[in-house]
Amino acid sequence: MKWNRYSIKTTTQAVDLISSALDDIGIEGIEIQDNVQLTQEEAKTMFVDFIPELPPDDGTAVVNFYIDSDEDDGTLVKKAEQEIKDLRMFVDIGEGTITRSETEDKDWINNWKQYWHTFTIGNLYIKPTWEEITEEMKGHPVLSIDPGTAFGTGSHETTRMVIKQLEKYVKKGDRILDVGCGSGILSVVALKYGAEYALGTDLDPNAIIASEENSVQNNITKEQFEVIEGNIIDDKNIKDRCGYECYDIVCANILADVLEPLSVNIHEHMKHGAYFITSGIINTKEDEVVNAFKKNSELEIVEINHDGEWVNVTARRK
Ligand SMILES: C[S@@+](CC[C@H](N)C(=O)[O-])C[C@H]1O[C@@H](n2cnc3c(N)ncnc32)[C@H](O)[C@@H]1O
Repeated sequence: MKWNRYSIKTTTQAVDLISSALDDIGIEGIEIQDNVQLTQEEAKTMFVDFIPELPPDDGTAVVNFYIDSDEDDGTLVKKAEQEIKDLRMFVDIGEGTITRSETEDKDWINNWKQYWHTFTIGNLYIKPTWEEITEEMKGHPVLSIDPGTAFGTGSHETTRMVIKQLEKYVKKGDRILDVGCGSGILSVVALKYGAEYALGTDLDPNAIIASEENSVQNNITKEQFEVIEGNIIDDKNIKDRCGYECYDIVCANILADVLEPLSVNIHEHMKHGAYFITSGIINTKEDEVVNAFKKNSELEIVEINHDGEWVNVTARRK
């Protein structure tokens, strides 16, 4: 699908009013470019770990919106021009010009698939669902994964580090809690390594769909792998549904800012001696996470591993 991109040159002051006016005339999915720094609070709610250094904020901004080229007969752009004219009476719009450009004709949702192919971690083969099982895979555990729009092809350093820990710590018959399951890859791996049951949680509805589909792809039954949408950190109902003192392994490949609050009460769901395998920690936040884990007297850190700029911390419930 080809999209026409329209860019409105304006001021940071006018961005909210313009966005809301575009929404009112039926334009969805706008994009704002400015040099306003994210606050620490905003970064947390957006699951952003790095706050990039921006040039100084000069008060200007660009609001981009997109219209399907097949449906773009000029009506919406005319309406947008009128809205901008009207808004000038209330706020400094700046230039207020609208320029048009075309985006590439790409299947943005599926384009990445050409770069992702079967790979191995230890003796485990991880293959996209659309690739065939080959002779060399025979006799090895093989995972078929399609993450859809969720995170979790297995090729990211953070996921790979958890998979290596699962290979090491999963025992036959284990029960796994997979917090932030994404595509469900870690649960599927743990089940392949002999776990009896896995429960995944995620905030993203697409992760729930992807996990269920990947479960089917790998011949895993609904009794073996369940997924629930919600936040185990602060939702009592989700905590109750996960259950208490019943997991042999909890894995969580999530950003440091989520792992820190998670580490406060996660032991409640773990059996004594169970492992808490975490990843998704950027090296600049390693000390912060380690200190957070140390504050929980129920946990002791047993391993810290690094892959590139990413860190895995594995702890154990005493
Ligand atoms: C980096 S992805 C990991 C996906 C997969 N587990 C893997 O290792 O490849 C992190 C996932 O955590 C989810 N997430 C973030 N905060 C969460 C929370 N508080 N509870 C559950 N899931 C959360 C995100 O939606 C995302 O799917």
